[in-house]
Amino acid sequence: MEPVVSIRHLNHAFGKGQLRKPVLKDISLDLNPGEIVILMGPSGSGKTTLLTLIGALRSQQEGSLKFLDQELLGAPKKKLVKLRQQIGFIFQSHNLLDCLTAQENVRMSLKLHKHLTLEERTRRAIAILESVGLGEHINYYPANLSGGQKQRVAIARALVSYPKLVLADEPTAALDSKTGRDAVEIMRKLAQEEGCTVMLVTHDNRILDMADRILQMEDGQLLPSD
Ligand SMILES: Nc1ncnc2c1ncn2[C@@H]1O[C@H](COP(=O)(O)OP(=O)(O)OP(=O)(O)O)[C@@H](O)[C@H]1O
Repeated sequence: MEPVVSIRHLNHAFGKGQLRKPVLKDISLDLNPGEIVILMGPSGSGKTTLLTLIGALRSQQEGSLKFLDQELLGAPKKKLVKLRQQIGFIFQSHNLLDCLTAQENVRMSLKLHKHLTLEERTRRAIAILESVGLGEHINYYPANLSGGQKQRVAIARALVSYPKLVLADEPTAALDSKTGRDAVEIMRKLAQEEGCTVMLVTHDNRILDMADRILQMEDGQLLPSD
């Protein structure tokens, strides 16, 4: 099977001239369909930078990065926007809109899918909120949900459009142990059902056993995995 993400000799640096600081050094990596990959490593080792490059959220400088067999390096903005729409993002702070209910927050991420009617978008938003255990809370505003519930809304929002790839940066950092594991379990279940690949950056040792593969990053390099 073709990898969902294929990276070869990726380098990235911040700053210019004497202040130039290499942050990613010669990264090569494949992410396969349906796998859950955890990326770990010390603070400042480059994990978030790698995640944002894979998500086409920052421009790539050197090396090859393919998403669904399409090269991101030098790709026009329009193409990057299109590719980005096929990726679900989950961040530490859930980034829900406070003025929208759970259902509206989830439904909003389907707005780009112009072929879906409002009824269809609503039906899918409700179905996925039910599958993350929030069927009773679809009309709640974020202010009236717990941290774990908000993160589950964020997971539902990332997965409702059936993305091929979900990128999550510290999704359990603000959650207690059980709620954090529950959130990852939901991600894993939905990912398996939809055959989507999940890459998760975390410092959270409590969820390591839930990954198919663990990658270690140190000083901008991926350590060889055993
Ligand atoms: N926009 C930026 N401009 C300059 N330097 C940056 C920028 N973003 C990140 N860096 C630097 O790049 C390095 C890697 O940062 P990155 O956020 O990728 O690390 P990380 O492994 O995700 O860290 P953490 O676990 O603390 O989130 C750090 O030294 C950071 O200071």
